[in-house]
Amino acid sequence: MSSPNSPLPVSLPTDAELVLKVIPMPADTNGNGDIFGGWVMAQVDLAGSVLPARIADGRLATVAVNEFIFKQPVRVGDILSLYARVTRVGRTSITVKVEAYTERFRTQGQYIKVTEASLTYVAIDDNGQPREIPKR
Ligand SMILES: CC(=O)SCCNC(=O)CCNC(=O)[C@H](O)C(C)(C)COP(=O)(O)OP(=O)(O)OC[C@H]1O[C@@H](n2cnc3c(N)ncnc32)[C@H](O)[C@@H]1OP(=O)(O)O
Repeated sequence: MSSPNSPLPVSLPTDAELVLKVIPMPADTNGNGDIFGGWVMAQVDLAGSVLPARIADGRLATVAVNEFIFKQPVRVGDILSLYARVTRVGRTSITVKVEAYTERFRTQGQYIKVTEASLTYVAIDDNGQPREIPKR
């Protein structure tokens, strides 16, 4: 049920790919009873790696979280949908924008944007050193 202070539902992005859906559990909460920011960051890091893994064709490491915005809290029982879009492919690195939308437990089908982030991943070789992104 939405309250007068609830953010308005938004449309899902059409220029990004759904790369992960996940439901937080009570063990993922902080002292406020909302979902712990570190848990959200871990999901965003995983979601952000999906498209670079496809392009890099091998091991990756997260080198930078360029931006991370927590717009709204995530709650136990929400369904979190993470969308990703590649914004830059460099010589050895790939930068991705990730947006997370939640469906509240009692208002499924209505999406609220909770988080957006930009992360950079580096393709690495067996020794953990940067390697060139394969040409397509
Ligand atoms: C599996 C995981 O994700 S583990 C999560 C935690 N991540 C890690 O443990 C990774 C630890 N870091 C590392 O091992 C190293 O920093 C590496 C291998 C990722 C990169 O090695 P470096 O010697 O720093 O690489 P280098 O300086 O050559 O930069 C490599 C690329 O990263 C980019 N890069 C480096 N630092 C940054 C930064 N702060 N922000 C954005 N891009 C960056 C560079 O621009 C370059 O991209 P390009 O080749 O496309 O132009």
